[in-house]
Amino acid sequence: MISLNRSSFLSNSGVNGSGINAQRQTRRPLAYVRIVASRSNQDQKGRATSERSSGVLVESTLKEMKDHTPSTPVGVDPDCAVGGGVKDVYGEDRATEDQLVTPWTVSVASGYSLLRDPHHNKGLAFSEKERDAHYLRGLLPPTVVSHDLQVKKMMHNIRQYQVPLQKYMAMMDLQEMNERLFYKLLMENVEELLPVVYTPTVGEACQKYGSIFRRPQGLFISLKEKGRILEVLKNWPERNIQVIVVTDGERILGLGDLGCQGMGIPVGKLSLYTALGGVRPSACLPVTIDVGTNNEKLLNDEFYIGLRQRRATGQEYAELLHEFMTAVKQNYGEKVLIQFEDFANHNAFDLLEKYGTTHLVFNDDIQGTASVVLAGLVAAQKLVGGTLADHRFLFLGAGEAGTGIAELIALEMSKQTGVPLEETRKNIWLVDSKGLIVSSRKESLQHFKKPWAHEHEPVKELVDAIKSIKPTVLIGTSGVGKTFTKEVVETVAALNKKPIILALSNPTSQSECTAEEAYTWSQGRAIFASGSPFAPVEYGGKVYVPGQANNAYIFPGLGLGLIMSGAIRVHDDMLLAASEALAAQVTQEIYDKGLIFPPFANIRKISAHIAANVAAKAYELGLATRLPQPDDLVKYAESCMYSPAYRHYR
Ligand SMILES: NC(=O)C1=CN([C@@H]2O[C@H](COP(=O)(O)OP(=O)(O)OC[C@H]3O[C@@H](n4cnc5c(N)ncnc54)[C@H](OP(=O)(O)O)[C@@H]3O)[C@@H](O)[C@H]2O)C=CC1
Ligand SMILES: CC(=O)C(=O)O
Ligand SMILES: [Mg+2]
Repeated sequence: MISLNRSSFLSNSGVNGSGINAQRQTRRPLAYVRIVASRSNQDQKGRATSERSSGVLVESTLKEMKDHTPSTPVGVDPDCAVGGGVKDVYGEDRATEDQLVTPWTVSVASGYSLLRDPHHNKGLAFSEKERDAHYLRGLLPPTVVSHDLQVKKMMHNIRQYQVPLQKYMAMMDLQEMNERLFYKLLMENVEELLPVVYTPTVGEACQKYGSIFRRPQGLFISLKEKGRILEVLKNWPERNIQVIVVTDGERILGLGDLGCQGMGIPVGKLSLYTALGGVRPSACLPVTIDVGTNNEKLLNDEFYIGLRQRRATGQEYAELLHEFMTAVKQNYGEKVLIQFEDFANHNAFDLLEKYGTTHLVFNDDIQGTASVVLAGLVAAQKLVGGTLADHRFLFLGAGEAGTGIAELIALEMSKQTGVPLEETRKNIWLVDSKGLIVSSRKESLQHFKKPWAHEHEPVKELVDAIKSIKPTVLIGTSGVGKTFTKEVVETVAALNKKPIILALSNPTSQSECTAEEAYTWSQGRAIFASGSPFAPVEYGGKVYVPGQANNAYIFPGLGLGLIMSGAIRVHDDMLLAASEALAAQVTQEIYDKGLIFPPFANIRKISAHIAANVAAKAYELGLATRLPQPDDLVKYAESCMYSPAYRHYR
């Protein structure tokens, strides 16, 4: 057992005595913490038990401990960097009184337990020396292989599966078996594996989550836990959490209410925080709030894993959410980032407004999506000429994504031109399930739609709205597949030499149209991107490569920028800064392919630039607490990023 036991180490060693005062004195460079080895198992709470032998040290961990300066904050993943409730990764005090009196231990098992510990397991990559030192002899076949060969083998295995859900399950199994191999695989094959761990396959995984559930990958907080959420948070094995992605499962992609089974979404989003944004895995916490589901199919499904009741609403819902938000701040401090994900719009806007002034929060569906789409539209100007202000925008879908994007476009146009926001909004039109949003509907509209109720006669059908508004940009955020019909696409294409068509709804089944439809019906003239990926399309002897307009471009870098600057609030200008950084990554070579987004293969570099821009904005706005500001924020962001390279144990 390699064990790192902060409280008992101090008392055992007799260095500082015991009790709260002694533990307060543990606020010192982590390099002083002794790591001891043991063959023993852990007790039920994961604390080291008996039979300690000395001298086993994680070499790179020790180095990281020595290098434990603000220049390596976010991605470093030494066992000790989780801080024991004493230090955060920046070496700052994060401990609450409660944490200080609660002894706990971080342990790295050896022997059979080591092979079953996903954070430290290296499988066949354990060296001969490691096998001797850590009681692994006989537990592994004799071959020692490299990390690279493991990646090659896993990719080979995953490619054998024909069914996407099988690939998803293989990836989840790998994450549970060998975390560093999972991330290396994902990072080195991001374009191939993104559709497996993220949209579209994650949608199917959520629909079947009850059947495929194997091990906890995040925290389930249900109405049963009301009054005890702080206690529940403490059950999570990691202490130094920096990002939480939370859903209540009511609007999972375009698939609707999946209740507790929405857990696949926070899990997937957070694996992208690590793979795409370099936030270390142990700092990420997926949470699903279970207040029931209105999905009759799930309520009647014997394999459903959530509360079997209809959704709590009103005060009961608000109280549970408030308890959660309060407990998070109490347990992890005010700099933990909370990303709201896939809430239904009747809660999403209110939660964002309520907690936006007290917590470090953003709503990915409203704000992350807005930032990525704005970047694509800014980049598209290189292909179509002109500026944003030259365009008329029409959305199908006026919910979180639609109105979120609309507002950020209007804001950017207002900044670019100096025209007041109320005026720039007039270039943007939205259609919801009842037709075009117009002033005569204003009284009955939800609050987030009201700014878009312009003067116009009522129009029911999208195609009629297109004929009347004459948009240059058509954006689908309806969550309903096949709504960009042949007639719709042809009508937009007839109005524009290069129509910009974005079918953002996820997963693939809900996409407003396919890439093939967009290119074919526009005779190859559309500048097209979709929320879920489509394969290249051949049309008229030419190959068209569709782009993917997904908030996955933004949230990992945005989150990294917020964390590395110690930001305490998210500001709209940070979304604009993220957008600007993403658009700047679109090179001439990418434009030459007709694309408006850079390839995901470059995402770590893109995320570093987004993070740097976001952090710079946080400093400029006085919202950053990590001082002094680093000179080169891009380099700093890169230096913060988690690497999945194996560590050496001796
Ligand atoms: N690519 C990306 O990065 C992202 C994609 N999305 C996708 O966007 C979609 C919508 O998400 P979100 O905005 O959060 O959902 P919301 O539920 O907030 O909004 C959906 C909107 O679509 C409207 N709508 C539904 N059916 C129709 C229809 N047949 N015709 C016209 N309008 C219709 C609704 O109308 P009404 O208001 O009248 O009910 C509502 O305004 C989802 O599929 C989601 O996966 C979301 C975030 C990011
Ligand atoms: C991508 C995303 O966040 C969604 O479809 O909800
Ligand atoms: Mg979402």
